[in-house]
Amino acid sequence: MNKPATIKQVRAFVVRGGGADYHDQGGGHWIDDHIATPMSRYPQYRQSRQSFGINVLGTLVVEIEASDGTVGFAVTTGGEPAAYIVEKHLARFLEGAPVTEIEKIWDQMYFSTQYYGRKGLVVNALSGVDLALWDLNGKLRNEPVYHMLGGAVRDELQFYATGARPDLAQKLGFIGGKMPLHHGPAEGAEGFRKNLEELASMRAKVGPDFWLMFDCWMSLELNYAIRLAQAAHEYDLKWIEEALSPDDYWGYAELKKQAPRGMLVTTGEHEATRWGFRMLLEMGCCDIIQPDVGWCGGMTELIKISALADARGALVIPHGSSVYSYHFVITRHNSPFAEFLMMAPKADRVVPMFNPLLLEEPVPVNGRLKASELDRPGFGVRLNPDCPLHRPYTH
Ligand SMILES: C[C@H](O)[C@H](O)CC(=O)C(=O)O
Ligand SMILES: [Mg+2]
Repeated sequence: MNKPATIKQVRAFVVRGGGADYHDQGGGHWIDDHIATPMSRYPQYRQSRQSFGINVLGTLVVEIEASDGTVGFAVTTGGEPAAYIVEKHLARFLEGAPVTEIEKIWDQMYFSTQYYGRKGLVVNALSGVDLALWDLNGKLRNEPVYHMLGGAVRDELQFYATGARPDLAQKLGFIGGKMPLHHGPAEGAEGFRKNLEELASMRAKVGPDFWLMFDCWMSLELNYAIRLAQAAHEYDLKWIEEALSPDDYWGYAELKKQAPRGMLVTTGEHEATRWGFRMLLEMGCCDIIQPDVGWCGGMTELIKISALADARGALVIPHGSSVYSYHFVITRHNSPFAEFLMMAPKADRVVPMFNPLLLEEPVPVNGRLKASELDRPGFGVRLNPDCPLHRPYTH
């Protein structure tokens, strides 16, 4: 038996402008146009999410080099502070270790940072390292990650689109469209009416069969969320997403009880680890969990989160995250479709989700992507040499 390669070096870089920090876009983009957020209660932060710093972190790129010179990499959100954590804290658990010790490395990264980590930035950094390790192992074995996860359970992925123009997403072949909610509770009855008018007008454009969803990005309080869900039922809203603060497990449990029959409650993109998702699942908070593999603890943790959900009959539809999700979704029965975030400024055409950072990033064609499109070693993408990487720390 050949001994596995060992890890020679871990490096962390930062890059600006799109990439994994998909909120880091230029002006005039639908993703920064008066979207309801928890900060919408302050009028000066209502029009633009960049105004309160949504894109302050930027993208983190983690590279892991093996003893034979093979390099695996992954991208996530976290920028310079995450780069610090990777270089100054996490790298020690990898360098010198066999590349195959994915579980042990995860455990050491998580428990060594637990006193200041558990969720958010630290788990983003850890997720980036974990994904880079899966990429490296795939490259060393000359296998796509989805083979290492057990293989495809279907021939192709099917996508819904997130963006401001579900009507155009329908024409592009997607199975549904998730719209940002534009007006939060601070905009009162008028805002509530405008939200419903947008839904009604979109329903009129797309007809009865196309899925329509609202992404509320943590902006509502329980009463508003229940009223919105009930009023939106008339327009056959398929699901209401991330209506409340990620910490309000009790509110989600109540929302799920009071949502109209047939309307799904979804959440979880800002939740992390098996312990966080266990709360959502055991408290009956939602029908679909939406872990982001770049934020929830990486692939190693997503496998565990998904198994918990499967045992409870819940679907796992990962949030965004491009190829890092695709390789997972294709391998799981309880992930029957995937999200595609429309990153074209007007949401009118398909561009790669992490544009311009990755080369060979596959995109849905007619709302679908063949499993064979993922048939390249690791996650099957390369860093675009035209995107300048900056390494702010070394160790
Ligand atoms: C559109 C949402 O506000 C957010 O930017 C993306 C998101 O939450 C999702 O794709 O889901
Ligand atoms: Mg969302």
